[in-house]
Amino acid sequence: MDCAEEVALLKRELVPLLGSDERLGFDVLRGKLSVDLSQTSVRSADIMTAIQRTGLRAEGWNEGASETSDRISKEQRQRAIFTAVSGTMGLAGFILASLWPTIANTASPIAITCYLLSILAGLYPVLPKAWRSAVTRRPDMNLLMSVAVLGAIALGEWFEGATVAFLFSLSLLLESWSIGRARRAIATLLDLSPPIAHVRLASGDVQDMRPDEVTIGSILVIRPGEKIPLDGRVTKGASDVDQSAVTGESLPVNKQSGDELFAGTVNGDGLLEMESTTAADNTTLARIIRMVGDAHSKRAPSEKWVEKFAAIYTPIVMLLAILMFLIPPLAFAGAWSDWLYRSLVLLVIACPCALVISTPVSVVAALAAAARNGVLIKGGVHIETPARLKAIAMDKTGTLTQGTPTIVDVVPFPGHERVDLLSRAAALEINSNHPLARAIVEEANHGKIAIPAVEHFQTTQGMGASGSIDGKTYWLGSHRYLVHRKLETPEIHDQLEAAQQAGRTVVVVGDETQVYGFITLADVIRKESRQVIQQLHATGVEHVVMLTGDNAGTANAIADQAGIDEVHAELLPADKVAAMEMLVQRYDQVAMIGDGVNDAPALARASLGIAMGAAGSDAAIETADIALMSDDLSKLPWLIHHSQRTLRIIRQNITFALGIKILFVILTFSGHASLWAAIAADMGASLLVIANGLRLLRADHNNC
Ligand SMILES: Nc1ncnc2c1ncn2[C@@H]1O[C@H](COP(=O)(O)OP(=O)(O)OP(=O)(O)O)[C@@H](O)[C@H]1O
Ligand SMILES: [Zn+2]
Repeated sequence: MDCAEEVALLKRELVPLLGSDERLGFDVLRGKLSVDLSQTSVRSADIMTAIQRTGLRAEGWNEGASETSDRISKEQRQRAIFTAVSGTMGLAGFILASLWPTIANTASPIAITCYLLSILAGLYPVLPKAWRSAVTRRPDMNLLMSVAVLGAIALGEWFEGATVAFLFSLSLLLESWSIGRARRAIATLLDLSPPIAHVRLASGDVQDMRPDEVTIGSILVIRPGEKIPLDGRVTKGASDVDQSAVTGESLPVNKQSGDELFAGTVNGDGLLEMESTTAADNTTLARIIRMVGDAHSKRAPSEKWVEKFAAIYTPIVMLLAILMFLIPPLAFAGAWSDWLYRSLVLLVIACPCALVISTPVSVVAALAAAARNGVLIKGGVHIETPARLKAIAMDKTGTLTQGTPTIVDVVPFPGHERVDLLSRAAALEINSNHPLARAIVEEANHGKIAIPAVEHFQTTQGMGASGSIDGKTYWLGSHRYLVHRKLETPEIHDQLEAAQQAGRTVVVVGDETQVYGFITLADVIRKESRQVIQQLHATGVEHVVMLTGDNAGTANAIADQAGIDEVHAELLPADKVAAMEMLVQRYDQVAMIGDGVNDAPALARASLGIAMGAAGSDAAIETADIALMSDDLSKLPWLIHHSQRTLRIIRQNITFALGIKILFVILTFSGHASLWAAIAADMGASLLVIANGLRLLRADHNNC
């Protein structure tokens, strides 16, 4: 399956079977059809028979098989030979006919034989499909072209018939060639061929293996300059690793013992040893490639539009062709041959090829270029949304800020000791994975403060945590959590308020009856945040909104530094969802960007959920519509530019392809169009539109 016509053909058979085309995914570039049979009574054998009815043949998909491309190139060679024969024979016929000019239209038998051979060679791969399309009364491009050629023969226009057959064959060849080129370009963009894994055996020897033979937990040696074969963790050595293949980061990242490594990234000058943590087909890179491959089957809105349009356009133009053939001769005594010719030209114009091929090529190129840049777009559906965003909501901690808060001050209330405060806080926080927790535990460790064991540890989302030490309950959390615990006094309130106004995050610590004091922390804004928000405004995003669980004072301080338009602070996770719903109501197209860990519900509620720093986090990749693999906020304006550019190119292509058609309809009515010009224009349009779409592959960082 390598053209839009075949997609339409398959759909006609399969959609009635499945009830909806949502269950079908077409990947024209790889000749892959995926069918979702879940919760249906349809069996895969039924699908196979239905496919056979179309005249195509299906085989089970085998990921990474080279046979598909072998077969495609074999078919291409065959097609090339037939096209060449068609061309030479047509030319021979033309020369012969020119040598016997006396017999003008009814050329010599030898010339006619040449033309006939040219026509047969040109239509050879097409005729069976055309026949099937005629029998099932579902006209397609093959039938249109065959009728046009037969019509030309009937008119005695042998030369035109041969030219149409040849050009049609040539255009199919060029189309499959340029799609092949697109396929290869995208493959090289994503294919980071599996390297060799040097496995350290128990004996200490090193053995070379293919990555898919390596068991999880093996120790691998990675020499300087080599590609890392599997995901894993550094166990020995240190080195700078070029992670651009996975995260799109241009600068190498320093890796030390315990750090995460990704398959497909390239080791710098150090020798590393790592422990593998995934199987070869489940590495982050393998999943990215799989997702980009499948992403295309979730079609973009403009693709759906084009398909719908083509489904109406073709029958209408065909009807027009029939009317043009019948009405002028019958009603106005026009010459039959004249109007037959014109109606044949219309038939050629009815072919929607350039129009239908343009969008998928652009979308796939855009998805591949984004993946190469560390932006994983999980469906053609999501490629157009960034360009339409009216507002973007952002999480504060870890998105706008670096997400590694540090302790500013530890404030014990009178009658309490700093040491007690910190030891209890650290005892609780050692069980928590909140960014604040890490800082507090570190501070206790730093002061060599003993950390007692905690039982019954429990977190209260967006507020704090509690647990018991030696049978006594302790808690810590936000100002709001203190109020919730009903232990606030006016003096405490004023102190906390002052710290919050100064832009600090506060964590209050206490037990059932009293408050021990509080810890203030500060998180640093990312250095790129301010510029990114300016760029977002420049791309047309009118409102940048902060949604945070932190207090209003800190939220406003960060918002001021970053240039945020609107702040919603002290939100519980459920409040974030509600705020998101309100924003979607108000601005229609709203994205939410977060780390995907505690804001997954809000991400899911946004028009577009974007997860940041997703390379290490499976959860983030799964929940988001778009995952920024690196921790780099500046990918966000890049994404919007990329989406706008994709949309622009798709629109250019549609306008151009339609423009050519309209031009030719006008030329035909006025009697100025010829068959061969119509088909040559269609072919040229297809090629231009594909080439234009492939421009999206060259989408690097600076190319906004
Ligand atoms: N484990 C914890 N330790 C200490 N304080 C906590 C903890 N969990 C929540 N809090 C308190 O609750 C507040 C809100 O927490 P939440 O996790 O909702 O937001 P955040 O992650 O700090 O910010 P953002 O919503 O921008 O990511 C924190 O500022 C903190 O004061
Ligand atoms: Zn208060």
